[in-house]
Amino acid sequence: MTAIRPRRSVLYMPGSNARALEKARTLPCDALILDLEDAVAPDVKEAAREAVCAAVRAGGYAPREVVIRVNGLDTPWGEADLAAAAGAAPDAILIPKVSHPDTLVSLGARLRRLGAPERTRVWAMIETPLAILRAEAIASAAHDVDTRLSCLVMGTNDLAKETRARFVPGRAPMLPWLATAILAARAYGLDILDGVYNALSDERSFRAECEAGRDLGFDGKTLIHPNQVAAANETFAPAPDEVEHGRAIIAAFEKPENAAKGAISLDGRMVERLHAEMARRTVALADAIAARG
Ligand SMILES: CC(C)(COP(=O)(O)OP(=O)(O)OC[C@H]1O[C@@H](n2cnc3c(N)ncnc32)[C@H](O)[C@@H]1OP(=O)(O)O)[C@@H](O)C(=O)NCCC(=O)NCCSC(=O)C[C@H](O)C(=O)O
Ligand SMILES: [Mg+2]
Repeated sequence: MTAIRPRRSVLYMPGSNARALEKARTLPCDALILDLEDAVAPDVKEAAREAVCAAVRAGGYAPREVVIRVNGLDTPWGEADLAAAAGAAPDAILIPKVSHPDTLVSLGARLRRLGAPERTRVWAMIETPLAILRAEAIASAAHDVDTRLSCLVMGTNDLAKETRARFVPGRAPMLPWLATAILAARAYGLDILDGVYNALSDERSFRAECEAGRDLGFDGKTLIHPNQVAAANETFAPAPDEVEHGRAIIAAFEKPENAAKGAISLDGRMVERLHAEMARRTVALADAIAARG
């Protein structure tokens, strides 16, 4: 199994907000998205680019992953953002409004030419109607190693804008799109993150949306405020009883008497080797979270 990176809580912050860039070094989130796109007004795009790249170069964010969201590559700022972000060498560069796999083709080679180290990955926002309709084709870009694609990120605000779907409790209008994107991500071995929840002070409904996202299969949730980090960390971490049960499944299949068995009975339930595989992932994720301290 490849090493698991917890991505329970992935916090956006405007690249133009110096206080947020500083505060991020102390927040208990798994990853940060330093935004140059929609959270930054046109007049301050260049200043935000400089501030974000300087902050990434200065460091101090580990163990959090650091991601720079550039402006769309077809906007007046996109190419300069990409060049500057590549030079700053974040963990990933997030491309907004990807509607076609062609946007990602050869991105790896371009990043290499721009000086980005191999470890700098590409994340893609799924936030347009065309992205949902082409989710499988976009995710399949991960098969072309030169795209460096490793994670999809739902952009539910843009999806609401483009489709006129409403945000309602339970998100019924969006569920088919969320599920489609999750299937596409999993089919090509990608991580996938749920969209943001805009009502900053509604902790109860935020937690309910985290739980629903986790149950759908998301790896974590994108966030807009530090007060959302704790609930996301809790919800997307395996529960202690899940980890304990996972360890019991692994141990049961390691017993000599079960060596030749594909299915066994454990605590009154049928357990197959696929459950042992799932359990190994759960335990590895719990261990990776514990290692963060
Ligand atoms: C929403 C906010 C504008 C609210 O800001 P503010 O009123 O300043 O909040 P607080 O006074 O409660 O802040 C308390 C302290 O926390 C710091 N803070 C606030 N937000 C962040 C943050 N995101 N990251 C880091 N630190 C943050 C404040 O500086 C205060 O610190 P201190 O001075 O020490 O007390 C604001 O939260 C905000 O800007 N949020 C992020 C907005 C954003 O990035 N939006 C773009 C992404 S959402 C999106 O569009 C996804 C996708 O594309 C889609 O289409 O769906
Ligand atoms: Mg968006």
